[in-house]
Amino acid sequence: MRDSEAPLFRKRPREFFTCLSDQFPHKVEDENKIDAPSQVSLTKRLPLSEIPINTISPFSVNTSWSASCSSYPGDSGCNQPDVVSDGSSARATPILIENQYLFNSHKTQRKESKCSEPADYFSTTGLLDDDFDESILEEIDALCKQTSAIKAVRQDPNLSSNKNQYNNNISDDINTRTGSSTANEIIKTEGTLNCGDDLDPILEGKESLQTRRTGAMPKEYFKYLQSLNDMQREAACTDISVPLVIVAGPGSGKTSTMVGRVLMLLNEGIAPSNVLAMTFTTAAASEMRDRIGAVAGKEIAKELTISTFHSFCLQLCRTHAEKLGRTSEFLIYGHGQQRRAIIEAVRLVEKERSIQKDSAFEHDEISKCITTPQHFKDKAKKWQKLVTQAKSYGKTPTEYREMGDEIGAAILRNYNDILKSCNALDYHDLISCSAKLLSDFPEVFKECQNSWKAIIIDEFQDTSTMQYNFLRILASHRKITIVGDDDQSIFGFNGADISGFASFRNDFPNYKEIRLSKNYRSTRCIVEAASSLIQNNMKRCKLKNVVTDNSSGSKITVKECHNEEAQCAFVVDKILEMASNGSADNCPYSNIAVLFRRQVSGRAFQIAFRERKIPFNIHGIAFYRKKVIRAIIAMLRTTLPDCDDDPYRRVFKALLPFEKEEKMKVIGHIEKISVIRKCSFISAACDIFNAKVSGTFKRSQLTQGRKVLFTLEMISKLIHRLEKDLHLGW
Ligand SMILES: Nc1ncnc2c1ncn2[C@@H]1O[C@H](COP(=O)(O)OP(=O)(O)OP(=O)(O)O)[C@@H](O)[C@H]1O
Repeated sequence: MRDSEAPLFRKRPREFFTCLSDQFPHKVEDENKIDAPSQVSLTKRLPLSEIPINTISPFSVNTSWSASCSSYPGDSGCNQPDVVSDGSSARATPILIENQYLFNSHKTQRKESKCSEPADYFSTTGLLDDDFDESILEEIDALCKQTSAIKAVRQDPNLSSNKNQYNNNISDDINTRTGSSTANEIIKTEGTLNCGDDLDPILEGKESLQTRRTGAMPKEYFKYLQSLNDMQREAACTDISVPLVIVAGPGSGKTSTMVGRVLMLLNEGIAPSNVLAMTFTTAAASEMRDRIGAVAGKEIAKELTISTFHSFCLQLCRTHAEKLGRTSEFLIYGHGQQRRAIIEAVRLVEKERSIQKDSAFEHDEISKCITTPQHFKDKAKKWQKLVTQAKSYGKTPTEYREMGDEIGAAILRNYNDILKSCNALDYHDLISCSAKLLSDFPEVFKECQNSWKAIIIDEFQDTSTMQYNFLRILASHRKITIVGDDDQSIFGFNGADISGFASFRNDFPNYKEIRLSKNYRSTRCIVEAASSLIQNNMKRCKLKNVVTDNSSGSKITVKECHNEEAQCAFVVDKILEMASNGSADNCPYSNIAVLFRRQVSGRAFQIAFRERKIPFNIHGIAFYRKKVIRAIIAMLRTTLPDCDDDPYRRVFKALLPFEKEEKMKVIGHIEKISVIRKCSFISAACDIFNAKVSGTFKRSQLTQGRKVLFTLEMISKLIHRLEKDLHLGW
């Protein structure tokens, strides 16, 4: 993959709103026709971090803004700061309140070329850098020599007792060590004797396997592996050629084990740029990189590819976009754009059906309906689920037709065609198209096999069927480690399928399974309560007991409250009691976390904390869901190159000072004009409010519409000025 010259664009050409293309061109192209990419760039491939996501803003004066500004959160799924400090916080170590898992599996990460720490993003070195330092080649040579030595040792007939090491796939805590744990035993038994510089080179004249395998191991790696418990170490040290399943209970040192596994892989001679680790969140990716960096050094950690599924697949799709009938600058459709594409798909199906009807009366009735946007919106709601499900399971229109669902098949086909004609993919497409690239294009498959010599998958329980299909092909060399826990599956709503474990066991029959069941994180009370609760889940893959050596800790209190206010008051009182100087707990605010299920509850806590002067941070994405924040973000998004209709629509919705009904009427009219004129939302708005289109707007509506346009223009100019200043170094 490193050698391929697939083009990636950093920026699209500057355009003005008058030449913006249609959001949904009405001409739907032939399903089977693969479009030739509109342009082929000879520019050097750029890291994912520098690749823009969507289309140009009419107000955008300078397209380089997106590459130089900080990423912003929002519908396009950009990086979000983990913690948002509340302005009222008086202390530096506030309480955290959280209602969301920090994840970004559905959102493509926008990464900054200048502002981010390298650890923040998908290291694309392995994929993209064509030239590298000669010294790395020397390092690789050294590592290769080491690997050959290891191989020679493995072929040593004296070690034949280890031959049947993988016959018994599952080893649990009381299992005897298999041959693969040789390194494990060495590390465990030799203690501080054999590590790096301290290694005795003579060892009574016997150059044992142990010495040869660990002799070259850097001291830090050795120390790290020693710090793991037996099962963790066994997992880390299992031979790379064995597909490995690590079933890791909560707080059982899963991340620590994965870090150990990567260190062992590096020690076995696999170059960091050939290691691929997939995590579910960018936070998890950066934690893993940091932890590896702390032992192996930041430079090595930077070279590893640690990425979310979507980031990785986005990169693969962009690199080979032309094979998918897209250009490398294809758009990624988020929820809103997906919904609008479905509405359009429904409209097209209805149109086709209405043409087929011959009754004049019926035709009139249908025509009337067809002209009502609300009609399609309502209809589209029904079909949205079908499309999302079809996409998450990788189902095709043909499959729906075969199941007898003609309309579903037609809508799905139209939806796919619309995305294709708009040069777009949705988030599910990123995965399915990546799988297609691997299965249909042998050269891509080969590139990937050469690039990713060892694959580690975190949170495997949350992989969807599509993701698993992709992995299965990607890991055809069988050098794969999956880590997960079916008890912790939380992405069922998004197609996560815990049967992936069963599929893995089936598809990789010589797998080895190791269970990590010792919890280091929680008190015994919590571990036991959680275990007894989860035992009620009849769908668990295999029963397992989580144990801990930790102390019992305080008992869990279950408090039933009549309503949310009472609940909030109870929690606030409890926090004040725990944090007070005289209390037995004397617990600092920063050690207290409040988890809540619904955003509204979060709001109640925020108000109560402010009133009672309890410092707090909001952890999670709820902050970015606030209307006002979304409006501000939308405004900023309009200044980005290639901004699509969504942010403009949101800005009008936020800024027009009318009642909801009037506001929707104005926005609806702009949308209608944009459809009729086949132009973007903002072009239509400009035409309407600059009185180029005669319409039914009242004077006040025209005035307010103009004000919104003026605001957008001001923001665009401000950003442009700021950017210019930055370029000039002021
Ligand atoms: N062998 C060990 N000995 C002592 N402490 C350990 C060991 N392994 C892990 N820990 C500690 O347990 C805690 C949890 O470890 P880690 O973050 O690796 O677990 P995890 O399984 O990834 O957690 P989770 O998935 O629940 O977030 C950490 O504080 C870590 O230092």
